[in-house]
Amino acid sequence: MSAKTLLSISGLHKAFGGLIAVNQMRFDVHEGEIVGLLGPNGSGKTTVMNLISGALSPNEGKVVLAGRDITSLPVHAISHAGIARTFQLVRILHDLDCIENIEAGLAFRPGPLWGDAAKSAAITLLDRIGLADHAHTSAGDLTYIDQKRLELGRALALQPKLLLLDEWLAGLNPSELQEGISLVRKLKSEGLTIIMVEHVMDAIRSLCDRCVVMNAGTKIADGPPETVLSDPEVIRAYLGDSHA
Ligand SMILES: Nc1ncnc2c1ncn2[C@@H]1O[C@H](COP(=O)(O)OP(=O)(O)OP(=O)(O)O)[C@@H](O)[C@H]1O
Repeated sequence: MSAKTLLSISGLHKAFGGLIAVNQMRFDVHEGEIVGLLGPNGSGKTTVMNLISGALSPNEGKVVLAGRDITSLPVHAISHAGIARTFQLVRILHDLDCIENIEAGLAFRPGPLWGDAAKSAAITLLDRIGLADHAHTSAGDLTYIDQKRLELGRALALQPKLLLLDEWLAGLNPSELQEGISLVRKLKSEGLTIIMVEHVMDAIRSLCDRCVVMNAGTKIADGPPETVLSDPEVIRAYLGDSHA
């Protein structure tokens, strides 16, 4: 692959007491790629996302973004370095409207925006994520998919190089799922690099350039979705021995 490496993780190890949640994980993400991080429940995916975003520090190993070692930097420094994320449980400011939610994000990016500049950037961003008609709607009054869009907008307000989506498509009905997939595809077409933890196989197949699969903290596969999803070791990890 000729694209430049944006993120490189190597030898990443995280234990919680006696439980090894992430065991010598390593993978690269190239600029402009969507990489799916897959694996059965409890395999360590969210812990990897937390180690990349700085919510947790590894016991060993390195996280390198665009050639810079960002391992164990505090969350705000990693965010300034160019990584933003969404969470399994949507995090938005329910009592504020959509513009205010985005403005709160814009205040935390490198080169923060305030006042009229923030308002105008917020309106542009709401349009980009399909919320132009809800600028003055309270976040708490939005439908579930629109709350997800707004959380994504708050992450994009930080102008990330790398976006981490943690089950961003979970819980959507079939038509919302297609809308969500289209939005992620649009972000990729704009040049954003994305790691997505996802269980929705249609989304993985249609969006991911590559999938990294974990089982019990360890990487068991890394390759194009069609190859990885038919790998007997991956099928065994998800479904048990009888299906492999
Ligand atoms: N803060 C923590 N303290 C103790 N154990 C933890 C902590 N966070 C995660 N774990 C454990 O580490 C293992 C990996 O958890 P993790 O949430 O990373 O898995 P996951 O693949 O994201 O799972 P899911 O698909 O269910 O979200 C699990 O056994 C989990 O119980």
